[in-house]
Amino acid sequence: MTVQSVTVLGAGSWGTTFAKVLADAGRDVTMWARRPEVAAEIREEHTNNGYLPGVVLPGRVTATDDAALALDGAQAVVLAVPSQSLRANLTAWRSLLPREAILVSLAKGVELGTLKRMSEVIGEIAGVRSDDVVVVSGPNLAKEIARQQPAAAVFACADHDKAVAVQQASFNSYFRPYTNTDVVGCELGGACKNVIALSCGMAAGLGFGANTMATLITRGLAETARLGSKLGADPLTFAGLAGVGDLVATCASPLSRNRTFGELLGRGETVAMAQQAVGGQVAEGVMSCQSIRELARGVGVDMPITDAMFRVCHEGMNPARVGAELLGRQQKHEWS
Ligand SMILES: NC(=O)C1=CN([C@@H]2O[C@H](COP(=O)(O)OP(=O)(O)OC[C@H]3O[C@@H](n4cnc5c(N)ncnc54)[C@H](O)[C@@H]3O)[C@@H](O)[C@H]2O)C=CC1
Ligand SMILES: O=C(CO)COP(=O)(O)O
Repeated sequence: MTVQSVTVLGAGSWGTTFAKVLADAGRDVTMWARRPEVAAEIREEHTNNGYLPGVVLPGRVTATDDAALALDGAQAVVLAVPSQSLRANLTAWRSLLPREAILVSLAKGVELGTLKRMSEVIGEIAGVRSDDVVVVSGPNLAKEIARQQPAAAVFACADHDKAVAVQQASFNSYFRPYTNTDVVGCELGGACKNVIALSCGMAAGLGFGANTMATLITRGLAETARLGSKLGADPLTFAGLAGVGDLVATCASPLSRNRTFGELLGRGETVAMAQQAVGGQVAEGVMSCQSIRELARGVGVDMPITDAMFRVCHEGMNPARVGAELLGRQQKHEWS
């Protein structure tokens, strides 16, 4: 299975960066951008300055705002829109998807209401098996990769040949993809770390240091792994790139929108102010703290940090008070 012609649906930070990764691996890439002026800028100037200022895109990347044109002849289709808009977007694109195309998911979130992972949403709308979708996850801050800083990722799919086909299509001198078959674990790792990054940002905004960060990262990983294990993930996945790898990168980096969002809340800004400050870009954790909390409650898994982020983001609770409550919970064994 060789993939030469790829369509990327979504021209934000990660969609544009992933298009560059593919083109730098020798693939022909057509992007779909929601706004015609963004498509024209990519096509004519080879830039997308609204998302990736100063980055020049390879000549192999072109763009259109016409989804039918973008999808014509695609051997792989990369879905690069935010989690909560994936269902609506994919519903509009469903009839245009080439029959044999491999579907690839970049989004890191859990859908509100249905509590589905992104591959489950894609499976339902596109009429394919959800674990046949290739899920991309890992420590992949778009702005670093767009500058060709070395990074690795996980490409998870039950169909190993499909994962390998996309792996080969995106392997280049600065981007090293690994395959995995644990779709559930890779998706949950990616969705949960956004919520934990919010909490780390919030702690930084409150003036706390490395011990607090390390505690949130480690206990965040513990609650993620608890949920994953309950839902059938391989616990080893959380020790890998899609688990601790992504968690550390996102919780530590000022480039993370989720961490930045949390830091603003920690400094006393409102959710609306923080939303404006991340420039309209998606901080998935703000919505995913709600869906992940419901998912966990449904299967009887305790996720105290996620619960705390829900109370701050959706119930207007004061970050300092939530922090104090987290610390003051009933004492317990580390692994209970
Ligand atoms: N930016 C990053 O470093 C990384 C992002 N991701 C994930 O990739 C997914 C996409 O993220 P980004 O490209 O960074 O997001 P972004 O906010 O930078 O761009 C989103 C893109 O989707 C388009 N879009 C289409 N329909 C939309 C709608 N209804 N609402 C909002 N936007 C809509 C926007 O026009 C925009 O081009 C997210 O799930 C994110 O968690 C994963 C790894 C790295
Ligand atoms: O998923 C990411 C890094 O792997 C990007 O994180 P943010 O959405 O917080 O910027």
